[in-house]
Amino acid sequence: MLSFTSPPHLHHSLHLPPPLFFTKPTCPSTTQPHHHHHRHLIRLRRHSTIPNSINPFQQQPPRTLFPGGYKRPEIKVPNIILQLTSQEVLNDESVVGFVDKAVSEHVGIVVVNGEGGSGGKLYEAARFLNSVIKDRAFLMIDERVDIAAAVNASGVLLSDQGLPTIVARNTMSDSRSESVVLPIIARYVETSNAALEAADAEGADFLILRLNGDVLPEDLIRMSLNHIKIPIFLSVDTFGDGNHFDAAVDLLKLGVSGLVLSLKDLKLFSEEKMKKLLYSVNVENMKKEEPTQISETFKMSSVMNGSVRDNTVAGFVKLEKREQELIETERSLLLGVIDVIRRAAPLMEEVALLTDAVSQLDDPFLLVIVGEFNSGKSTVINALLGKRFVKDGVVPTTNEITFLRYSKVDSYDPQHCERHPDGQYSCYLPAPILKEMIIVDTPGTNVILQRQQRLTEEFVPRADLILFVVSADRPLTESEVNFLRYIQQWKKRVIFVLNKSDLYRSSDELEEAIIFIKNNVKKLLNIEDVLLFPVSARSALEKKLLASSGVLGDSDRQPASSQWSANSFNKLENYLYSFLDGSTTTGIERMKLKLFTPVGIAEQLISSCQKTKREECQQSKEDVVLVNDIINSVEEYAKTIDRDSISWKRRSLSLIDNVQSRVLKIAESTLQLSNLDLVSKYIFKGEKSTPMPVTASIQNDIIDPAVSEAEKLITEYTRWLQSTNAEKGSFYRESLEKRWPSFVDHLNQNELATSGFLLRKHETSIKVIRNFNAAAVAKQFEKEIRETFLVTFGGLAAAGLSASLLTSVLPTTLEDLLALGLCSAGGLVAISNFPARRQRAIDKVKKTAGVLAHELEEAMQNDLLESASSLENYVKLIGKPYQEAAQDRLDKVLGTLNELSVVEKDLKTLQTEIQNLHISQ
Ligand SMILES: Nc1nc2c(ncn2[C@@H]2O[C@H](COP(=O)(O)OP(=O)(O)OP(=O)(O)O)[C@@H](O)[C@H]2O)c(=O)[nH]1
Repeated sequence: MLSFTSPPHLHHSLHLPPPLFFTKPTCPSTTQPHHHHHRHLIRLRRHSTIPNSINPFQQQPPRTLFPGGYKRPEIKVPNIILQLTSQEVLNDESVVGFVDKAVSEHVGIVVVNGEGGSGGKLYEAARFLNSVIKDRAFLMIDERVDIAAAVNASGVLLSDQGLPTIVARNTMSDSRSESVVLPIIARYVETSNAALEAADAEGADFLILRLNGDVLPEDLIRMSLNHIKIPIFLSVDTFGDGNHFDAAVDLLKLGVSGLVLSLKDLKLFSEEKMKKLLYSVNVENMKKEEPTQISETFKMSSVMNGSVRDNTVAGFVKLEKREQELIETERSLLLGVIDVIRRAAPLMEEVALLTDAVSQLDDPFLLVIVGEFNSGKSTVINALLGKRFVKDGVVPTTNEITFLRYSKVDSYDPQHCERHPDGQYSCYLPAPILKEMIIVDTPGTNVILQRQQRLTEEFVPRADLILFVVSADRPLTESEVNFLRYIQQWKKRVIFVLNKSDLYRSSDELEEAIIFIKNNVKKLLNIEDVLLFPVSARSALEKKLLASSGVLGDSDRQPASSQWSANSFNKLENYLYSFLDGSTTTGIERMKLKLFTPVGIAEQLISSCQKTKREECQQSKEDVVLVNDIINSVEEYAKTIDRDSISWKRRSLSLIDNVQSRVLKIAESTLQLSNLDLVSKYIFKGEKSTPMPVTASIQNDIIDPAVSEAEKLITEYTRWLQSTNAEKGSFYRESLEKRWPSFVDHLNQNELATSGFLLRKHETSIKVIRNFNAAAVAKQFEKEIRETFLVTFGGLAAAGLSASLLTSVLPTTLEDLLALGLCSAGGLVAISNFPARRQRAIDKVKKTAGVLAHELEEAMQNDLLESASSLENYVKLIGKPYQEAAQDRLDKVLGTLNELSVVEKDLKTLQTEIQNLHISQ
C-alpha cells in the first residue's frame, strides 16, 4: 500500500501554477505553467492520429521522423517466407506453437491463403495469426485485400491475375490511415516478363517467383535478378529433401532474396540446416561486398551488419526488441530520476509510485477498471474474462486493488490469489485476455469508505489505460466528474463503458445517454473523440457462460436485445484485443502508453520537486541577500553611533570650556595692577612661598571638580559605548538567530570566541582625563601670574608704590596705566608691558584648555571608532557561518535544480523516442 497523507489532494500539490517570485534574484523559472498541459495534449490528440500523450510539451511533433510522415517497412534479406493455409491454422493446434517459434527464429514473413475456402475462415485464421505473430514478422494475406485490411495485416500478396498493385496499395493505405507504416504489396510471377512488369510498372514491393517442376530454370532466375531491383523470393514445390536443400543454397547464392516454404517444407528444414542456409548466403554476399537485392523499399540490414549467427532472429526490425531496449533505457533513466528526487525531496512519498511503476516496467499492460460503486465493474471484468471469477468467483473482494494476471490452465494451481504485504491482491486466472494485459480491479469510487476511493485514486497514475465504467441508471454523476478531473491530471488515456445499457427502453434513450456522456466528457477533458462503448456486461457475461457450457447452440434463438448486447460488448473486446497486437496502431499505442506511464509519473514528480525547489532557491537567494544586508548594515551603524556621540563630546567640551572661562575670569581679575597689594606678598616672596590663594582656589574649586566630573562623564561615555555595542551585538545575533534558528546550535561555540569583541573596553579618552594633571596646571598658572607681576614691577622699588592709593583712584587697567604714567615716569615702560604679559597668561590658559579639549575629543572619537570596529568584527564573525550556510544552501538547491532539469531533459528525449517507437532506428 502506498501511503499518502492526503492523496485526494495530491494533484493540488502537483498542479499549482508556479509561484510568483520577487523579481530581484532569479532562480530558474518554469518554462511553461503546468495547467496548460492537458489542454495541449488533448488538442494534439485531436489532430494527430498518433496519440500524443507521450510528449505534451512538444507543440506538434512530427508524425514520424520521416518527411512524408510514413515509414517504409524494413526487411532483412535473405529471408524465409512461411506459407500457410487457413485450414492449417484453424484445424491444427500445433501450428500455433510452430509459427510462434518460426517467427522468433528465421521466418520474416508469413503468408496465409484461403485455398478457395470461405473468406470468413481466412479472416479468422489471419486474425489468429496476427495475434500470434505480433510484430515479429509481417503477416500478408493471399489475394484478399479486404481481409488484409480488416485484420490489419502488413500487406497482401497478389497473383498474376489479381488486383493491380496500385489498387491494392490504395485500398490498404486507406484502411490503415492511422498507421505510419506503409502496406506491403507483393506479387506472384511466373515469367520474367511478368516479373519486370510487376516490379517496374506496378511498383510491387517484392516478388515471388513461382516455379513448377523439378528443374530450376536458372536462366530465368538470373535474368530476373539482373533486371529487377526489388527482392525476389523463390517458391519451389518441394525443398525438403537433401538435394533440394543444396539447390536452395545455390539459389540464394545466386542472389535470390529468400525462399517461400510451406509448413511441411519448413518442418523438414532442421534448425541446423536453416542456419547453414542463411549463413552461407550471408558469407557469400559479404564476400561480394555489395548488397544484393536492395531496393528502395527494403533495406538490407543483416547482410551488412553481421551474420545470422549472432542475430538468431531473422526477419525484421523488431518492434518488441525496440520496446525492450526502450524499457531498459527508461529503467536506468528513471532509477536516476528516483535518486535525484529522493535527494531533492526526501519527504515526497509519491516517489513510491515511480519505484513501483519502474519495477513493473516489464509487466504486461495495466488495464485499470474504475467506476463508481455498483456500476458493474465486476460484471464487466467477468464478461471480459469469460467467467465469473470476480466477486462471486475466486476473487474475494474488490475492497482492495486487485491485479488479475494470467496463469496457464495446465499449471499446478490455475486459479489462486495472493495477498501482498502492501494490501494489494494478485490473482492468477486462466483467462486468455490476461496473457497480454493485467486487468486491475479497483474499489468503487463514491463509497462511504473514503479509504477505498483513495486506494483507487492512488492507483490511477500507475494505469496504462483506464476503463471507466459508467452505469446507465446514473450516467456521469458529479463524483464521477470529479474523479475524471483527477484522472485527467495524470494525463491518462480513458475509454468509457456505458454499462447496463439494457436498462434503456429504447435505442433513442440509449443514444441520448451516449450523447450526453460524450458531450460532457468532451468538455471536461477537452478532447474531440470520446471512446464510449455502450454494453450490457451482464448479458454479455451470461451469453459467454452459456456458450462455454455448450447449452447455446444457435444464436438465432437469442432474443434480439441480447444479440445487440453481445455485439456491443464485442466491440469493446475487439478494441481491447487490438491492443494486444503490436503490429497494429493500437498495439503500438499500447506499448507507448505502457512506456509512458512511468514517464508521466516521473514528470509530475519532477515538476512538483522543481516547484518546491524553485521556492527554496528563491528563499535561499533572499537569505543570502538578507544575511549580507544585515552584516553590511553594521557599517551604517558606525554612522549613527557617530551622530549619537556628538552630545557626549559636546558635554565634555563644554565642561572644558566652562573650566577655561572660569579660570580666565580669575586670571583676569587677578592680573590687575590694583591687585598688586593682594598678590605682592606672594609674588615678591618668590616661588617657595605658599601658593597664592587664587591658584589654590583654581585647583580646588575649579579644576579638580571639573576633572572628576570629566572622569565621570567619560566613564559614562565609555560605558555607553560598551553597552550600545553589547546591545547592538546581541541585536544582530538575535536577528540572525531568529531568522535562521537552525544554525544557532552549531554557532554556540563561536559565541565564546566572538563575544570578546563586545566586552572590550575603550579607554583612550579616560586616560586623557586621568593623565591631566590639575596640580601642574594650577602651578603653571600661578607661575604665569607671578611672572606677569614680576616682569612688570621687576626691579622697581615697588614698596614705595601705594597700591591702595592707586586702587582707589584707578579702578581699570587703562586708568592703571594712566595713573602709573602720571605717578612714575620711570616705571612707565615696565608698566606698559603689563597688559601684554597679562594677555600672554590668558592665552596660555586658553591654550592649555584647547589642547585638552582637542586631546579629549580625539580620544573620544578613537574610542568610538574602535568600538564600532569591534562591533563590526563581532557581527562579521557571527554572521559568517550564516552567510556560508545560506550560500551553501543556495548552491545546493541550485545544484539540485540543475540535476532536475537534466533528468527532465533526458525524460523529454526518452518521450520522443517512445513517440517514435514505431520507427526503427
Ligand atoms: N441491468 C444490468 N445490471 C447489471 C449489469 N451489469 C451489472 N449489473 C448489476 O449491477 C450490480 C452491480 O454489479 P457489480 O458488477 O457487482 O458492480 P461493481 O461496480 O463491481 O460493484 P462494487 O464492487 O460494489 O463497486 C449487480 O447487481 C449486477 O447484477 C448490466 O449490464 N445490466
